[in-house]
Amino acid sequence: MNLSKNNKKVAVIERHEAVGGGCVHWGTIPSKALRHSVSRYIEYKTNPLFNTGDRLARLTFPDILRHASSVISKQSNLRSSFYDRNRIQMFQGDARFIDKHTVEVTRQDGSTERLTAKTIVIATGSRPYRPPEVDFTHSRIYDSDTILGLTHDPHRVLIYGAGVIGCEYASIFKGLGAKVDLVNTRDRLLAFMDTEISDALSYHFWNSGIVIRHNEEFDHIETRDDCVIMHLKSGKRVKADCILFANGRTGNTDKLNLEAIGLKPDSRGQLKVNETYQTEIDNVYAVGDVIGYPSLASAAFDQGRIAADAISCGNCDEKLIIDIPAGIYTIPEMSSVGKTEQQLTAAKVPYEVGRAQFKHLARAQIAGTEVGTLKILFHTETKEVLGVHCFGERASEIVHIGQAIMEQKNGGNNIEYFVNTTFNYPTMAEAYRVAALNGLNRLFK
Ligand SMILES: Cc1cc2nc3c(=O)[nH]c(=O)nc-3n(C[C@H](O)[C@H](O)[C@H](O)COP(=O)(O)OP(=O)(O)OC[C@H]3O[C@@H](n4cnc5c(N)ncnc54)[C@H](O)[C@@H]3O)c2cc1C
Ligand SMILES: NC(=O)c1ccc[n+]([C@@H]2O[C@H](COP(=O)([O-])OP(=O)(O)OC[C@H]3O[C@@H](n4cnc5c(N)ncnc54)[C@H](O)[C@@H]3O)[C@@H](O)[C@H]2O)c1
Repeated sequence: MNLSKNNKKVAVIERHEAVGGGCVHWGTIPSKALRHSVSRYIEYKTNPLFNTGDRLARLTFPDILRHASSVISKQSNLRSSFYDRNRIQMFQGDARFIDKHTVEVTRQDGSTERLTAKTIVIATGSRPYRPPEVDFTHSRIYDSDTILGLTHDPHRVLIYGAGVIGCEYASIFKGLGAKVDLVNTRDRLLAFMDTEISDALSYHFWNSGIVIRHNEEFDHIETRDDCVIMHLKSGKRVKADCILFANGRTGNTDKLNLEAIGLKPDSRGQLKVNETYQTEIDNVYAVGDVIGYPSLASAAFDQGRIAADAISCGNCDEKLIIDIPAGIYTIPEMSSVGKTEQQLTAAKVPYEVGRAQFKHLARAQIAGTEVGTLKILFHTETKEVLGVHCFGERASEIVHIGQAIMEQKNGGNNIEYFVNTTFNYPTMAEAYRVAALNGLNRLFK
């Protein structure tokens, strides 16, 4: 879109008929739509206003998938209409390089067409990593793409991999009432988050009955007619109706014939780029999941825009922000931006903590979203906000208020802003005033 707005002639090649990529069809959008339905279902079941003691209709995974499908098609159609309006030509088929200016598109019927361009951007995304020894054609074994084709209502789900995808799906299945085993290959959940926040998630998972097994690795899988059993290297066996593998992703570079242009991806199929997303080949750029970290739709939008500026103008002053926020749509939700307490402690930065508990906020009491906390980390001398960490409903929205202040230059980033301003009342945003006062009160006079 940015290239087209800069008067460049643009063609997009997409393997699938509908545009939107993994983000719209198999990743961000479906998982968030599923999560939204489940959290409303939980609210409905627990709110005494609706739960009158009568038996409530049970919601199943196929039920909530139907709602997600309608959001997926709305998103995809919207994107198609943007392309049409901006005269961006779509070519449906599989793309592969012939040389550094030529790409061959193979259509579904096997026919081919060659397109040439001055500049080519690789935005082929990623796919779930599939351990080679696991049979993903088995009807009880899924990854995060194929789980969207689940037609039955499993009672017991085993999730292998407790990264972001594993934790989000653990919340979804638990919310629907399934028994969930979450097998983690690492020693704690989401170690990149502030420890207090990831501990809060562990506690809530434990409290809701999710069984987390840390430091485990699978040895092999045994399939039976009525179940599937994962044998772990520790000797444990875990039985389930189905297994969801969520242990990382691989960049979609293997089908691009990159040898033809002399580009070599790393062992995870990812490409190396510079600050403007140019690869080692000067007219070939790469953005999104195919370049690895942070592997987020949020960052991919900006990377695409920055690359397009660099292509149009020959350079680009705009850079991707360093503090990319994390929004993790577990139940409860979590979000953070900036440094964690662990990072500040390791770097010996003098900081203080300001906290607000959601249970003390009028808005949270009204909405029945009392589980949660907002934590602001700030420099004890300059009062600069260094990190914002939030746990609880709407955390991924709330964190952006703190982010806006953190981004201010020339002394504008100061925790006192939250004390010196007036917040709408009652709001969740008010948590910033409560947390700021709490933190400032801890400073020695
Ligand atoms: C379950 C899940 C939940 C997620 N949740 C979030 C979230 O909440 N927030 C967030 O920010 N991110 C989230 N992500 C990550 C996000 O979806 C990705 O970062 C984002 O989709 C990356 O965009 P992309 O354009 O690089 O790739 P994609 O969205 O994967 O798009 C790549 C496109 O390229 C096409 N393609 C590939 N190879 C070829 C070829 N050879 N020829 C033609 N076409 C080709 C594919 O068909 C696809 O349409 C989630 C991911 C998953 C899997
Ligand atoms: N709310 C969100 O922002 C959100 C939600 C879901 C997914 N995502 C994105 O999707 C990505 C994937 O999430 P995930 O939970 O599957 O994985 P993850 O990146 O958390 O990794 C899970 C485990 O798999 C391993 N692994 C990763 N890639 C591998 C590979 N190619 N080969 C072998 N092992 C590998 C990792 O080392 C880790 O132990 C995340 O990086 C995240 O950016 C974001």
